[in-house]
Amino acid sequence: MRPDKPRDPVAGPDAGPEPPYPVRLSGPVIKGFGRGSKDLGIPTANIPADDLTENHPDLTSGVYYGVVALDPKTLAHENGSINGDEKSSSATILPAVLSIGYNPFYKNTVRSVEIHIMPPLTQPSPTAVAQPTFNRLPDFYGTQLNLLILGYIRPEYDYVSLEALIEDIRIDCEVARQSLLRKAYQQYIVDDGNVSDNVNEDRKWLTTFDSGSANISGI
Ligand SMILES: Cc1cc2nc3c(=O)[nH]c(=O)nc-3n(C[C@H](O)[C@H](O)[C@H](O)COP(=O)(O)O)c2cc1C
Ligand SMILES: Nc1ncnc2c1ncn2[C@@H]1O[C@H](COP(=O)(O)OP(=O)(O)O)[C@@H](O)[C@H]1O
Ligand SMILES: [Mg+2]
Repeated sequence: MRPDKPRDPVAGPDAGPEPPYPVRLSGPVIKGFGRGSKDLGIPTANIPADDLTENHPDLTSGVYYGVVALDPKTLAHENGSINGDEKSSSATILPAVLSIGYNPFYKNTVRSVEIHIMPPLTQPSPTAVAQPTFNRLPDFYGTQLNLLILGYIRPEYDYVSLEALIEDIRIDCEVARQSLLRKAYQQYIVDDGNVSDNVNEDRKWLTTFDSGSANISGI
């Protein structure tokens, strides 16, 4: 059960991700149990756990923050707005908060990787208030998703109620946002012209999809 104590406003070192982060995960967006939107009002894009199992077997279950990009080639035409300009073929890097594990509140028997994509950091946060609204985009099932995990927030817990789970995820969104707003993390989203080779490589990886070339556009 969740410990009854206040949450830290940020997670991870201010100087930037420390090993094993950044962790790269990819996969097509698949169907989950259909609870994210329906029960919680918080959509999560689920990707298969295979990449995690094969390439990062030691990554513990829990809640993490990071950045994502969606393949513009496989986004349905009407969903072009996710990547900004409808006609654009470039992928936008967006902030994200995610859960890896068995969702103890629901007692799942299979491990899931679920990503909630947040609005650009330049927009006001819809979860900074007691009555939050969570970011909702047009559905993008089947789209290839690249995820760069930049830090760990907390373990997964069971909760006394659905409301308590939703409130903790609301706080996760705020912790992720505040963590990503730090200079060393923001450069994964926006190229300020001063990024290191490593960050540049990660940004390139994020926005490159199978046959495509790197197309980076900031937010
Ligand atoms: C940031 C974040 C934190 C979460 N933390 C927990 C948690 O501590 N315990 C839990 O049981 N589920 C947690 N979840 C998972 C939700 O229960 C999950 O999103 C929901 O069951 C939807 O699943 P679905 O995609 O299969 O529909 C979290 C989800 C997110 C996005
Ligand atoms: N902000 C968002 N973050 C993640 N997925 C979103 C978002 N907005 C809309 N979606 C869509 O909603 C779907 C997830 O909804 P959810 O209720 O969790 O269903 P499922 O159980 O199938 O994962 C995603 O696969 C995606 O197509
Ligand atoms: Mg989901």
